[in-house]
Amino acid sequence: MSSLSLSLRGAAREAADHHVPGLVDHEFASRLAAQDHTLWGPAAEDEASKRLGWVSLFEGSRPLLPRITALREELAAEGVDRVVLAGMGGSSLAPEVICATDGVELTVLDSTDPQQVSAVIAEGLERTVLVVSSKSGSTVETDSQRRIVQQALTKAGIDAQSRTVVVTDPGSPLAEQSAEAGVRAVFEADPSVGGRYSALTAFGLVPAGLAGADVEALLEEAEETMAVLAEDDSSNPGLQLGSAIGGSLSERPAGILRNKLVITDVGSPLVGLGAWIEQLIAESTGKEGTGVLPVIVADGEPELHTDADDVLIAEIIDVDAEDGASVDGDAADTVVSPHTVRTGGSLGAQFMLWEIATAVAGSLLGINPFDQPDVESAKKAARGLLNSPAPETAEPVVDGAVEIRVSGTDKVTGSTVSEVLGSLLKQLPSDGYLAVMAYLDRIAEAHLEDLRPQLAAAAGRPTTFGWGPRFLHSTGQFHKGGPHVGVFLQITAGAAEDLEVPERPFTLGKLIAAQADGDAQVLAGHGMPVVQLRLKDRAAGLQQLTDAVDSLS
Ligand SMILES: O=P(O)(O)OC[C@H]1O[C@](O)(CO)[C@@H](O)[C@@H]1O
Repeated sequence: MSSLSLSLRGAAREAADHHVPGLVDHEFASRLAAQDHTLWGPAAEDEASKRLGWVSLFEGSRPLLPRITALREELAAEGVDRVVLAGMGGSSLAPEVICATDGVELTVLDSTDPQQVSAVIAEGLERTVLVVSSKSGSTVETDSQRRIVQQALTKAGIDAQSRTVVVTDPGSPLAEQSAEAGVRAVFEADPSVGGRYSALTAFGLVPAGLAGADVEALLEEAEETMAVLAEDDSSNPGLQLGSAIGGSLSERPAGILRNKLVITDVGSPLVGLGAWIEQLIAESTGKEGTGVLPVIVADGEPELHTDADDVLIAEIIDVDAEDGASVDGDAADTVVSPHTVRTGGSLGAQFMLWEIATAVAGSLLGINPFDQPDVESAKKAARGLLNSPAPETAEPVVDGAVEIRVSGTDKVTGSTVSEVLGSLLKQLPSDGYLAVMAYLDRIAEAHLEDLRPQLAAAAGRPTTFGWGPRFLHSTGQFHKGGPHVGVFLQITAGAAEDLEVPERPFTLGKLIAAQADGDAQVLAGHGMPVVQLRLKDRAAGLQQLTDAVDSLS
């Protein structure tokens, strides 16, 4: 069977010991496997009754495999072997991890940054197939990406529809539009599975399979693991992990809210799994003023050395490199934090483990883990700003190539980037976090992520880094729906060349600016401090930001 290891220590072990017996008595695992939609209370019943297909989708997903293989071979015979995936959040994170782990090329277009999108259409169109993935079929980023790539294909003299493959729910606007346009193939997804639980449905399997990943093996690993996760037994790793994550937040004698889950996957062969877990946990739990904030860090960074009361560490390990790691063991002493969960195993096993654990955590937190009510508020604000751009209310502070705007507080002051950053960090509550949100090019400007550990060290608090608008479909839910203890740093920029979105009344540059401003508006409306650094010149502005962060230490 596929390997799966889990070990817990400190508060994680305590929480599991406290909660697992009750979950076993309650037959939580077998009821979840039987798709019992009453497990999260009456308020969640309606949504849960439509969203539990992921616990047993293996039979439903297998028939997709020959179709995917046949299409891949057909495309390869035409010289088409580059897969560009347009899709946000649950519609792109899983295939990204699957392909990165398998070492196959997949170009994920989950951005509205004109510079990043331009780079994707600047080359390789003759060998490109576009996969458009959207469950709702109405996500503005995905629709804009589709229009732009299709137009680029057409301009290159290629029949765009014959190079478009669609994954969507039956009856969605995208399904209708695709049928009319006559795209190469439409894969109807299983509507009983929500976006972030859809790794092993058409959303994960079609793009990854077309790119050449071994998706059959994933289904096998997941099915074998699910047999273990369905057992009403105290050693069930899904119950244990879910209790460790959600259990430290519920009433316990210690009374400590451990609501930051610091994830480190350095050394794990499951490349990028942290980003997939981040969306699953943040969007599923961050609501009604509660939830768990995932914080992805690299090995050896500040948060790993914390003894802060509100932090739990999750280590994703390489089981083959570990001796003696086992389900229900105690984590060995190589970890730096006293409160740790450590897990490893095949990717299919990890997908199932974290999905089950999230469902368990949701139940312990008393929330509905299948909706994302606060994502809509930022979408609505962005739509409003696109339709009628708001006049700037106050003149920004200008420091060199950077315009500085502050909202949500009158306590953040300063006339330089460095002063304003220092002042922002002073607003951090003792249980707070800093969220860095860069609406930039996550490929060409990836080095910006290096500022995260420096900012975390200066803040002395957990610090997340998200690329906009990608994070809006992940930690964005927690920022607004979870406890309002965040302080926010937005980094935005114009692009040297903007991109028209065909047949839409906005450019990509206007869209990404509206997304950043809309999110800032909602966060500030919740009374949380937001600093926006608008880079008038990308290179000069980024250098200035780097210098300002250096000056904080
Ligand atoms: O697949 P869709 O409907 O385009 O949605 C993409 C993402 O947007 C959200 O619906 C909201 O952020 C996510 O849950 C989802 O994964």
